[in-house]
Amino acid sequence: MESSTKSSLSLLRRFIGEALSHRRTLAVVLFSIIGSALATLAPPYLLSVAIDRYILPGNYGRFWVIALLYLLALVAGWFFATLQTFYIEVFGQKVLRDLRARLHEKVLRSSLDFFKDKSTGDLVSRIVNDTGIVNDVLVSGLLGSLGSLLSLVGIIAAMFLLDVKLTFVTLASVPLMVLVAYYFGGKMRRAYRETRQKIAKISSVVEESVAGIETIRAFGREKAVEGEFSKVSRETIKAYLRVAVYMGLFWPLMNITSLLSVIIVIAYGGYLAYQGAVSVGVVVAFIQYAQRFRGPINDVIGLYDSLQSALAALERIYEVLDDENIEDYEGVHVERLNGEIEFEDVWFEYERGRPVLKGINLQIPPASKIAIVGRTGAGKTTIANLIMRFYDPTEGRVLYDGIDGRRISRKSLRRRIGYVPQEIYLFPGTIMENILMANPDASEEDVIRVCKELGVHEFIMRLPRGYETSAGEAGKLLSVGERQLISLARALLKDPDIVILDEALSSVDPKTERQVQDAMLKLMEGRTSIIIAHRLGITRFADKIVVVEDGRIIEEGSPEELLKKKGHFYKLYASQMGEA
Ligand SMILES: Nc1ncnc2c1ncn2[C@@H]1O[C@H](COP(=O)(O)OP(=O)(O)OP(=O)(O)O)[C@@H](O)[C@H]1O
Repeated sequence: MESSTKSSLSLLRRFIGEALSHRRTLAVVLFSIIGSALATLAPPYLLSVAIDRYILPGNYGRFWVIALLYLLALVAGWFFATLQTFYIEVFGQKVLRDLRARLHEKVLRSSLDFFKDKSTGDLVSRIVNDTGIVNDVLVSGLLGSLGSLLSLVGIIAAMFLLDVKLTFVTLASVPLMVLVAYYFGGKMRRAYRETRQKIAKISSVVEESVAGIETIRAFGREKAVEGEFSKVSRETIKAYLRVAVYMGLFWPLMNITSLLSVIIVIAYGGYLAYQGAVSVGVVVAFIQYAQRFRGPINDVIGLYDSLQSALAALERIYEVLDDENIEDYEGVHVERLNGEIEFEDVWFEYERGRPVLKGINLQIPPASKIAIVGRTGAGKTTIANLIMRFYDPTEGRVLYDGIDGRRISRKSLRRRIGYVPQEIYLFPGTIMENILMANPDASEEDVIRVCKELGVHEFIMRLPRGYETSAGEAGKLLSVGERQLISLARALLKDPDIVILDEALSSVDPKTERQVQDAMLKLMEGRTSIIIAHRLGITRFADKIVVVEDGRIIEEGSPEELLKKKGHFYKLYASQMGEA
């Protein structure tokens, strides 16, 4: 417990340290907070002076000075409050922007290990929601409470200066106020937090309904999903009503306790005034000060209440920021590669103690075509991942033209490799932009040339707006095969030295299949090519086939050799042909 308090404190200290980089904005915030606290102190005091010196003695000669000062205090209060609200937001948004930018950059720069145990939703929530909570509580809340504390201290100090005895009596109701703010306010805030969770739940049900619409229809799950939705809806209503109940209880109770202190002041202060121990003006000032407690007390306790959730959010944020699985871009810059690749006793594990590749030795000469085959989960994609340097070997080396991959900068290496992954991702934007992104130096003419070369041009031209069709729209229009053709065009635009084709599992119609195959062969021409072959038909174009099983190479040779040998490859081939 103690150590967790300590680590919370150090998290908070670190956060504040980082936020202090916006010193100038913070200075404006502090200035406005102090001004605002002072401005709220003045009116009750001025009122007491007005009553004692001018109103009661019936001396209105210089009354206007007090009236003017009162007005000035009100205007100053308004000015500082506005300044405070605005600059707290400015400061908060700057802190928020920094945090989000750092988190986003971190995600882009992280090695793939980083993503293993984090879902998309989890990361999005950390970058969007957790930073929001931190801003609400640790920036707006903390600074707001600082202002409240200042006001409280100021009010108490002013009261002490006016009358010590009356101050103690007035403060008698403060514990009650704290109790109400803590107990009922706490219930209200918890209920409010619950409404937010319920709203998030509603949006996730809607999201899942849209994303899984086909599956829902196919399995006739409409009623069940509807049922779940109305259940969550009911829970949301309940949560909101609970908030309404607690709000309805809390604020009037707070007002009553506040009035209680006013009554005490009137009774006791009145008695003192009657005895001539204090002036009427001072009693009036106390009445006004007594009413100013409840807001600040509620603010400070509210902050204390939400601190725990904000610290938890902060912890989740720093967990991402401190993750050390970063891709470094150090190393030798390569302009071109001959395309020779060698695996030298490569072992690899995603999770410690569970090797996925177990001593791979593989020679891939420049411009040769290698097909990697094997059962699902054998480790084929992992081999491609290592060539791309998404990961580095746990043991052993991958050499490019005889240079250890670890010594080559990832960026320059990847620039020389055309990678066609199994899952093709099209970014928001047009088809043209999606292909162009492969090569920042290429022009639109290059894209068209490449597409013509691969035989993709005709089908793109058949889309509603040709190359300008948006990818989102195209996502719905394009078949798997067509998406693959776009991905092939993307790879060719890079004019790579090495090509990796993780050929998609899904079957496409024979005509598209032939088109895809032709495009693949075109892309592979004259380039070192690694084909992860899920369908074995393509292997006949390979110079060498490598059969992988359980992380080891169990057979390799030319297609003819392996078929003649009737070994592992032959069995795989026969079983696939049998299926077909
Ligand atoms: N990111 C990862 N984290 C942990 N284990 C992984 C990860 N990716 C793959 N694996 C595991 O490594 C093994 C090899 O996976 P790999 O994707 O290389 O197989 P594959 O031969 O390409 O299979 P498929 O034909 O299904 O694509 C599998 O057991 C898989 O569960």
